[in-house]
Amino acid sequence: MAKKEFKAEVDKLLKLIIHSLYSHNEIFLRELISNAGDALDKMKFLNLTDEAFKHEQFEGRIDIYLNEKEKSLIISDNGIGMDENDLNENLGKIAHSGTKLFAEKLTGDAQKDSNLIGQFGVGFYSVFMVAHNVEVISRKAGSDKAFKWTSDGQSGYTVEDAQRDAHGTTIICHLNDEHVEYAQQYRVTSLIEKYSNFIAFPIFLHYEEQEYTPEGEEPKPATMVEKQANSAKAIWKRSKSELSQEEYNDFYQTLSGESEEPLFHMHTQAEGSLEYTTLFYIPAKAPYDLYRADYRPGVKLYVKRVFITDDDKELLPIYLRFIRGVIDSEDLPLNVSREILQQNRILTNIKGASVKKILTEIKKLASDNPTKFEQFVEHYNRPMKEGLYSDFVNKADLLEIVRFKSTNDESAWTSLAQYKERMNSEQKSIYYLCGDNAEAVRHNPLVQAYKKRGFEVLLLSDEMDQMVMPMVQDYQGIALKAINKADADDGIFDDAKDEEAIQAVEGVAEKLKEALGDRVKEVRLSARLDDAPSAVVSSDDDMSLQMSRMFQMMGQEAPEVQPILEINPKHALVQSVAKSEDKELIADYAILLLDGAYLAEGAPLKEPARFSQLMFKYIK
Ligand SMILES: Nc1ncnc2c1ncn2[C@@H]1O[C@H](COP(=O)(O)OP(=O)(O)OP(=O)(O)O)[C@@H](O)[C@H]1O
Repeated sequence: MAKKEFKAEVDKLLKLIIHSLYSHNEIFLRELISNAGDALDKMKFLNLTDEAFKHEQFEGRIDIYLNEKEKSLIISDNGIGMDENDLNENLGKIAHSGTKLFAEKLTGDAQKDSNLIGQFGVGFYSVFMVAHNVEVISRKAGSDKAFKWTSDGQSGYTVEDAQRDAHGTTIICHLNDEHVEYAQQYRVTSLIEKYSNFIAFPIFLHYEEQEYTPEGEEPKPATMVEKQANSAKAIWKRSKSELSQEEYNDFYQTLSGESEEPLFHMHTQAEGSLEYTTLFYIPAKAPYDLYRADYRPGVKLYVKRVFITDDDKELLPIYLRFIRGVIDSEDLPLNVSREILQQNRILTNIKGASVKKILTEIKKLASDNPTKFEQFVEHYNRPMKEGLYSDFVNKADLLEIVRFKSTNDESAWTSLAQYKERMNSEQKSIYYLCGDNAEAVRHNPLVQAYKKRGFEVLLLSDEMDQMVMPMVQDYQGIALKAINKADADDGIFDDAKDEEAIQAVEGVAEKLKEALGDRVKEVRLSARLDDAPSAVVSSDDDMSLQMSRMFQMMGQEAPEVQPILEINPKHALVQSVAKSEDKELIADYAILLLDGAYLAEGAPLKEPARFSQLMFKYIK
């Protein structure tokens, strides 16, 4: 029998798992039971939907046999099983992601890191933390052949023919001397309670029990006992009133593999025209893969308690991809094909109602529990903004949930409702400015000018804001305006118009436009620049300057936006240009005014050397 090498990465991964999670090695049992549960889910599905398997009276179960003397733990399921090819594919190489990413995510805290192995689909290998040899005997449903996979977790593995009476998988773990505790009944029972209580199939423990014999009497022979160790009930089907917070949290941990408690849960049992149950959780922290294209979806779909899929990214809208939980429908057909799920009207309705429910509950959290809501904002404000971009149906709710930094209190978050409360009576619009970084936005001359006049400005420095904010347009009928767009003046600065100063610089705009040529669309006098000599803004129908830069940075085609240069007639630099007929001086000052305005925004300059040369020339 030829011995096969593990695929290169498995070898490294095994070492990593064994070393990094060693102090938390008990999780191996959670992983093995969860795999058995998955295999039973698949079998149950076949049994209910596939003609070839319908004849079987299927009762899914997991059996765990403990033998302290032999130092062994055997876990057996009557699930879908594996054939020779499956054994090679599934246990010979890594299922989903690579070792490198896994290694990068390790924090050094075994408890926390143990969450990772489930997320990375490498759970099976954790068995080698406690066993020096593992045999997997499996027979795939529909086949009459069984195979045995054997490995010491170090030097590769073998696969050979074997015997098994029916479909399913048996995993024999030969425990290391220091891990005999995993062959002890009380230890294994408490682990099942901790990690696997909500597996929807019964788990039976088999162990030897020695009856107590009073002193002096002949000890009775030990007997084998079989005992169910879990509740095996779909928790979401139980009534809300009979469930404790602890049970909800425990189920979350089983479902997500997280050891931390969730931020909160939402349990809905809908009856009437559409019958379904949903149990959703918001994790306390954003999942590590929230911003990865290959993120793992967190919601499982069941039909009448039969597991259908956990790999459908569209059970909820993509922006809610951090939600963990279960959707169980009474109305969907069991054999609903995974491909047509998306077009299914029943599922579309459940999805629509679920989104509404989730957003309503998040809004409620804001008023009922500000501390938790703040935690929510820290982790999920960004996905909520994605929602503003993609989910128009729920725009009103999302606008109540997203939070912003603002000039009112730069260290706190504000809602649009709070902003609206603070608006003064003459204020016509809600003002905001997007920029490349928080510092630059805060110090932008336009922001300073609005702030000085008592108008609050939302300060937005997330790349995404540039895309999202123009889509918002209004909040409860009040327009949202970017202050670096030409129309955001709103007449606020009319009283600052100094006719005398304007007359004194007559012709200056034309002179500067001539000097700058195509670099600007227009040069115009502005009353909204207090101390700054100039600012760049874009016209209302143009893409914002930052957005155009962002597209260029992402290597995408974006029209070169010509800015409007606003200049301050009361500023000495502008007045000097007005007075001068010296072409060279006008050309130099024009560049200083334009590039200086870009710099104040935190934007990169096209010719930084030229700017710095001019700056030193005039300082001198
Ligand atoms: N008891 C079992 N019955 C049938 N197949 C199994 C069993 N245990 C493991 N497998 C197969 O081996 C694969 C690898 O298991 P492993 O625990 O390493 O990762 P995973 O289950 O895919 O991911 P995760 O641990 O996150 O659920 C599984 O996906 C499954 O196909």
